[in-house]
Amino acid sequence: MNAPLAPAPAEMPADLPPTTVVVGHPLIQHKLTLMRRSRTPANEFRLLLREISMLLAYEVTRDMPTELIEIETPLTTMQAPVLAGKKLCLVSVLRAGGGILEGMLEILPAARVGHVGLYRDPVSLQAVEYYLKLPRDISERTAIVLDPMLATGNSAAAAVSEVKAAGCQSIKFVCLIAAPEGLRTLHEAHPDVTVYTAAVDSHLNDHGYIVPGIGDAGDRIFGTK
Ligand SMILES: O=P(O)(O)OC[C@H]1O[C@H](OP(=O)(O)OP(=O)(O)O)[C@H](O)[C@@H]1O
Ligand SMILES: O=c1cc[nH]c(=O)[nH]1
Ligand SMILES: [Mg+2]
Repeated sequence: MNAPLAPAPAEMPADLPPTTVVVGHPLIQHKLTLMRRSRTPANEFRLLLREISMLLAYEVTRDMPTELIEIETPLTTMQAPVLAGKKLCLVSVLRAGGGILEGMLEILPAARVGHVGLYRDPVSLQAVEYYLKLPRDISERTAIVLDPMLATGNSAAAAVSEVKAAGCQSIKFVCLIAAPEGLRTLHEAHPDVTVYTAAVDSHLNDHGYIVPGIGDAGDRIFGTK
């Protein structure tokens, strides 16, 4: 019998939407623990996020189709696999999505990139959009929407809605930490979107922050607090 990649944290809620993929790889879990520490400085935080993003890229692309082409090695010809099917578009939710985008682009250098600028109103916790730029051919691509934090889920749902409004029908969402509330909200709004996350934390506090979480992802990446 195969052992699980990493033990599930004891407090992981059992009733997660079926579209949730928790990437429990020990390397990711170790690096995430370093990121959570409040004394980890911005430069280390950014580097760890970049490294985890590369590992998440591996998981989110696991089902990408391949086809065989004929190539010549120095010894002979052979049928060898290459990526086939829809090309990718990475969609970064500003600001903090940029931290994941960097690592993903290392693994997926040919991907197109879109940006959705959103901030969360601190009182209503609703997402407020201030920027949108998506590739023209996004309807022909699989979009991977990137944001480290899925808290209430309002920002993720709004970003996915914009990608859908641009005609894209194949969408995945990648984050670092999700709250159960956010997973449920995103699933209700967009049941067709699979969420890849390194962790599902306990709950949201009264200000909509994920507990135990990592704090404000944008501020920790850019050192703005
Ligand atoms: O699930 P939600 O409740 O919508 O919260 C998550 C959002 O909050 C953070 O962004 P923030 O609004 O802090 O903007 P920033 O990236 O510019 O700091 C985070 O990067 C998400 O976009
Ligand atoms: O915990 C949280 C919630 C929303 N946004 C963040 O950056 N962190
Ligand atoms: Mg922020």
